[in-house]
Order: sequence, then structure tokens, then C-alpha cells
Amino acid sequence: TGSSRPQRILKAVQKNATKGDPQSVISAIDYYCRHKEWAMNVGDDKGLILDSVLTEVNPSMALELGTYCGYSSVRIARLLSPNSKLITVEFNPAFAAIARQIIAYAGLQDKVTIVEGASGDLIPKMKERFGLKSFDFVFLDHWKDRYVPDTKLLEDCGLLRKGTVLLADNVICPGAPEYLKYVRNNPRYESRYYPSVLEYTKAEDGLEKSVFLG
Ligand SMILES: O=C(NC/C=C/[C@H]1OC[C@H](O)[C@@H]1O)c1cc([N+](=O)[O-])cc(O)c1O
Ligand SMILES: [Mg+2]
Repeated sequence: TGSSRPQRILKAVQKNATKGDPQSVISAIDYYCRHKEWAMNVGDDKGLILDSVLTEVNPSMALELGTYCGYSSVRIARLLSPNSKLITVEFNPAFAAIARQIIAYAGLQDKVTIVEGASGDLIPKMKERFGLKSFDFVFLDHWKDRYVPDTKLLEDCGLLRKGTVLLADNVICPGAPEYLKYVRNNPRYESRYYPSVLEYTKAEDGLEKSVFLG
């Protein structure tokens, strides 16, 4: 039984990145996944769009659904203002264990809370667990067929406020057609598509930014 892909990504970070330097962690993962072994990080092309939307929103409370190895957790947390926080939800405990180490290697452990479990179970418990009113920003990057039910759940749990920005990965590849239909034909959202490419490839993909109008 050899290592897993997430374990190899962690090794690449420990070998090539500088402890406490988030940008070097991002670059080490991008280099490894572009030249050695593809992995489902949002990546450097779509990552620039994530960075710019995040900088514009400057959220106090951010939520990520689908941590995987923590690549986008690092991208998000490195841009948060002091005292702002990211909660990231990961279903797979093995992924969460690697993500925790990668986020810590970047020195961002105080800004990021990794929660293990199913988003559908965890979302209804967030207000009480974290004493929060609502999220300012949500990055959707988990199972693509969970984007719609979890968005509805966030609405129903009062976790979105007027102006909350949802940013969804992979709306073209692998695709989230139901989600695009849901946010684009919905008077409660103002949606815009950011064209890009699937991480580390030339395949078409993009991010959908949807502002909740309350
Ligand atoms: O399935 C994807 N993401 C959802 C991940 C699902 C699994 O990893 C995290 C989650 O807990 C589950 O165990 C995905 C797939 C591709 N892809 O090209 O196949 C590209 C991407 O950017 C993706 O986010
Ligand atoms: Mg993705």
C-alpha cells in the first residue's frame, strides 16, 4: 500500500515550500499538480479569479464546501483581514487530515476551521456551533450535485444575507448544470460567469459568481 495523492501533495509542499509562506505553498502545489500529478485543486488560473472576487468581497466570515487538500483554503485565508475567519467543510477524513497539515504549514491555522462531515448535516448546525449570524462569502467546490441542495439549505438556515457572494467552481467541467439553472433564473440572485480553464489543463471550465439579494 503506497501513499495517496493527497499525501504526495503534502510531501511536495514540505519539500518545496517555505513554512509560514502561503504563496510558496500555493506555488508548490500548482507546480506538482501541473508537472507531476493532476489533482482537483481550483488551481492557478481559476485561483486568480477566486483571489480577485475574494479581495473585492473582503469577507469577515467565509465558508468553503469541499476542502480536499486545502489548496483553496490557503488561497482564501491568505487574503482574509485580521480577525476574519474561514470555515471549510470536508466529508473525507483522510483529505481533512492532509488539509490540516497543509494549512498549518502555510501558517494559517488560526484563520481556518476545518469541519469534517457531510455539508448537508453540518450547515444546519453552524449558527449554534460557531455563534455566527451569516456568511459574507461561500466557495462551492464539493460534490457538484450538492451545490443546489446546500445553497437552498444555506438560504433556509438564514446563513445568507443581502449581498452574500457565492462563488462556484466547476460549473462547466465536471459541470453543475442544475446549479447554473438555479442561480441564473432566480430573482433572489444576481449571477455572472467567469470563463477560465479546468485546473492544469486546457479544457473549458469557469466560476459562477452569484450575489444573494435577500
Ligand atoms: O469532484 C470534484 N470535486 C468534489 C470533490 C469531492 C470529494 O472530495 C471532497 C469531497 O469531500 C469529496 O470527497 C472535482 C472534480 C474535478 N474533475 O475534473 O473531475 C475538478 C474539480 O475542480 C473538482 O472540484
Ligand atoms: Mg473544483
